[in-house]
Amino acid sequence: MLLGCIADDFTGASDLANTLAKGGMATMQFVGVPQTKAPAECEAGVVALKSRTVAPADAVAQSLAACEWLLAQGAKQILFKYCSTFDSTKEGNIGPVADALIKRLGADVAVVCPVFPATGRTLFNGHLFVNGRLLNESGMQNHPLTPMTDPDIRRWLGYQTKTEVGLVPFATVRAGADAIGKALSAEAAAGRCLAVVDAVGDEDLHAIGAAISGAKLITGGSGIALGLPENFRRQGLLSGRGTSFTQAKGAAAVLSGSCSVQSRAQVKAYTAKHPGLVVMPDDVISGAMTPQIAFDHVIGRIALAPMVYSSADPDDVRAAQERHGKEEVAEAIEGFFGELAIMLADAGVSRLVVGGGETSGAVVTALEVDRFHIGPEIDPGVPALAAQGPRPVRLALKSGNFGALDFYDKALAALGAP
Ligand SMILES: Nc1ncnc2c1ncn2[C@@H]1O[C@H](COP(=O)(O)OP(=O)(O)OP(=O)(O)O)[C@@H](O)[C@H]1O
Ligand SMILES: O=C(O)[C@@H](O)C(=O)CO
Repeated sequence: MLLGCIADDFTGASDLANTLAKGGMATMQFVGVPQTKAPAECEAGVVALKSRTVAPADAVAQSLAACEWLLAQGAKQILFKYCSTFDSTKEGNIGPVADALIKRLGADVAVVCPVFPATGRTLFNGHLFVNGRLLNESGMQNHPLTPMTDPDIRRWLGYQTKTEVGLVPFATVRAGADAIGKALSAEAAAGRCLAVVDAVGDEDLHAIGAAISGAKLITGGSGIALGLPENFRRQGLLSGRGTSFTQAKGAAAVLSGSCSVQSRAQVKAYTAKHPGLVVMPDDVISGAMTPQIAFDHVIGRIALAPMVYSSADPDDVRAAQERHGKEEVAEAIEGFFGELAIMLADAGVSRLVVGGGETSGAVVTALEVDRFHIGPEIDPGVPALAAQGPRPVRLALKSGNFGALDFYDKALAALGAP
C-alpha cells in the first residue's frame, strides 16, 4: 500500500476512492478497520469509519486504530478525509482527529482543504463556498446532525483543535507548487501545524498535490487527492492495474435518509416515476412503521425499483428532534434502514442505492460488507461499488448534496440491470 486513507463516513470514503481510482491507483475501500492484511495489489486503501458524529474521543480512537493498520500495510502517506462541507461541530471531530494524527505521525504541518470544485465547493481567504454561496447560507446551516453556521474554516477549526491554524492564501496557490511548498514550510516554522489552503479549481488541487508529495499527513475532502496519484506515478510505483468491479443482474431498491436540499429534490424526481414509501421518525419510534412493514411494501412493487425515504424538510426534522432527541431520531431511522437493507439483500435484491452518509454507514455495517471494489463514476464523487462479504450486492452510496436530479435512475443502471 502506498497511500493510506481514513474517511470519517462511508459516502465520503467512496467519494475519495472514486478520485483515487480515476487517478489510476488500484484502490480498495475497507469497512471499518480490517482484522486481516490488505490484498497485495492494493495501492490506495481507504478505511471507512462512521466517526463524523460520534464523541470526539471515540473518533480519535477509531482514527488512530485505522492509522496503525494502514501504516502496518506499508502506507507511506496518510490522508484524513472529511466532508467537503467540513461537517463538524464546535467540539469536533475534525480538529481532535487531526491533532491526534499529527502527533502519531510526527507531521510538522498538514494541509486542511475541503475543496471539491466538481461539486461546487471552493475556498477563498479560508471561507468555504458551496455553489457560490457561503457555507452557512448553502442549506448546510440546517443539517440534522452538524449544522454549519460559520463559513470561516480557520475559525471553526480553531474551536476544535489545540493546534494553531494557518492559511495559505489563493495568490500563493496560484503561484504554483513551489510557492505552496514554501508557504507550508513557513507555517510549520511558525508552529502552525494545520494550514487551511485556498483553492477554487482542479488546477489548484493538482498544484497543492504536487507540493505535498512528501507530507506525512494530508487532510481534506476528496479534491485534495486529485494530484496524489501523479506523485506515486512519477516515482514509478503504480502498476496500472484496473478495477475488479462487475455489474449485477437482479432487483433494485433505493433508500434515502438524507434530508439535504439536493436529496429532497432527487427524492421528488425519483418518486414521480417509481413507487415511494415515506417513513416518519414518529412512526418508527412508536413501532407503527417497522422494517417488516416496509419490506412487504417494497417487495410487492420490486419490479418498479421502489424508494423508501425519511428525507424531510428542515422544519419537520427539527420538530422530530425536539420531540424525541437528535440522537434518538438518528438511531431509530438508521437502525430501520439497516434492518430493511438486510431483509432486501437476503430476499435477493442485488442493487441498492443509499442516500446520505450516516444512512449509508448504517446500511453497509448492517450488510456486514468487508470491502468494496470501485466501479465507474455515476456523478461527481459517487462511484458504483461491488461489495465483498456475505452479501455481495452492488451499491451506490450518495453523499447528501451530491448527484444530479436523475441520480437514482443513473445509479441503478450503473449497478446493473433487472
Ligand atoms: N425525517 C427525519 N427527521 C429527523 N432526522 C432524520 C430524518 N430523516 C433522516 N434523519 C437523520 O438525519 C441524518 C441524515 O444524515 P445523512 O448523513 O444520512 O445524510 P446527509 O448528512 O444529507 O448526507 P452526507 O453526510 O453524505 O452529506 C441521519 O442520521 C438520519 O437518520
Ligand atoms: O466530501 C463530501 O462532500 C462527501 O464525500 C462526504 O463526505 C459527504 O458525506
